[in-house]
Amino acid sequence: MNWDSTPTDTAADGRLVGAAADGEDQAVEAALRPKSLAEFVGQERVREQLDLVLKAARQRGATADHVLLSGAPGLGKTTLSMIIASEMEAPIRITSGPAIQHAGDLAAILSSLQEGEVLFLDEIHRMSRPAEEMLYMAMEDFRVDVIVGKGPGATAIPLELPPFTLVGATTRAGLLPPPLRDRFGFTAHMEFYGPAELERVISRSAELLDVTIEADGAGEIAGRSRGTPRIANRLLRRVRDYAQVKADGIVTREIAAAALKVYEVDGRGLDRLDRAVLEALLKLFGGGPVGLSTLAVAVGEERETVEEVAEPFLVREGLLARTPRGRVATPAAWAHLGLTPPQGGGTGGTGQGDLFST
Ligand SMILES: Nc1ncnc2c1ncn2[C@@H]1O[C@H](COP(=O)(O)OP(=O)(O)OP(=O)(O)O)[C@@H](O)[C@H]1O
Repeated sequence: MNWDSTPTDTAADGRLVGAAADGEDQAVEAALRPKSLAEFVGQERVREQLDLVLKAARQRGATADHVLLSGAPGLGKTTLSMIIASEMEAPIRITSGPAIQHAGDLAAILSSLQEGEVLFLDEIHRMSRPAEEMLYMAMEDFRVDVIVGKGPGATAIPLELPPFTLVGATTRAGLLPPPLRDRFGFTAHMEFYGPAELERVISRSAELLDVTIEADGAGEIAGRSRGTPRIANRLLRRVRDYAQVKADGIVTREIAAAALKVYEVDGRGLDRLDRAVLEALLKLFGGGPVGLSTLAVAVGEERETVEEVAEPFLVREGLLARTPRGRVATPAAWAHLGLTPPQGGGTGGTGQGDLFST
């Protein structure tokens, strides 16, 4: 395997329930990654379709079609790209969109690929436009034009490439220009994992990490993992520490719950920041509507932090809604914090949404 850069989607935000990889994740993830499609937990449809694509290519003795994987960070895009390479018994080269700022960067990578090699391009939506255009031709015709010289004297020298499989990964498939999207033979959207699937991810990782875990213990961690294997594995490591220091090392449901209480991750996977946002919305603003700026001031955070770090999960969980008049809590938010909505439905608000809504 050949790493051109570290494949992370966004900078790690330092939260235990953040989906981007942090330093510790990167160190242990290699050991926890499933090595084959059979070992890869969940995503049944994607797995079945990919299995067909790869088997058919193998039977024809051909290089597999280009594959586009979309989905949130930590759902297994990098893992799947490595599985594609190992199922095709091909080497893999890993790079990312932000690492390819010039077409020349891409030309250098492409021209050094071996026949059949898998090129994993993480955050493909963040590649520069000239590199993207070079990629079109490389994907379709296995050829690139290398421009030599500048201005009127510049000439394009065609360079033949060996057939390769591009595996592109993106958190934002909608941001990809259609000509790029259309050049992938197979596109898979990865969904968040259900609790039973996460339980299997956790039990599997526990075995690899030599941690004794009861089924209830894995279930307790799964429910707090926000549908994301990376978070499940991270929570498992923190629970393991607690079980080792405070108990006999065995992860039971009680131990998992006690450990995650210490780390302020609640039964639904909300952390301190998520709960602070919800509490402010409910207790200070009667459930909203309230403008984002006001809400951010109330919790002592930047607007962007509330909007980009806390809100997406609260919205996904159906606890908060973004409306034209401002942020509004749902009945589920009142129930989750054990509070009673004010008479009249709980979203009457303070009227501040009108002043500050965004
Ligand atoms: N289906 C799965 N079964 C078991 N473990 C998984 C699965 N999906 C992901 N994991 C584990 O979760 C961790 C994160 O996965 P991975 O790095 O592949 O995610 P990603 O989608 O590429 O994230 P990013 O977008 O941040 O690069 C890895 O340790 C991997 O082992």
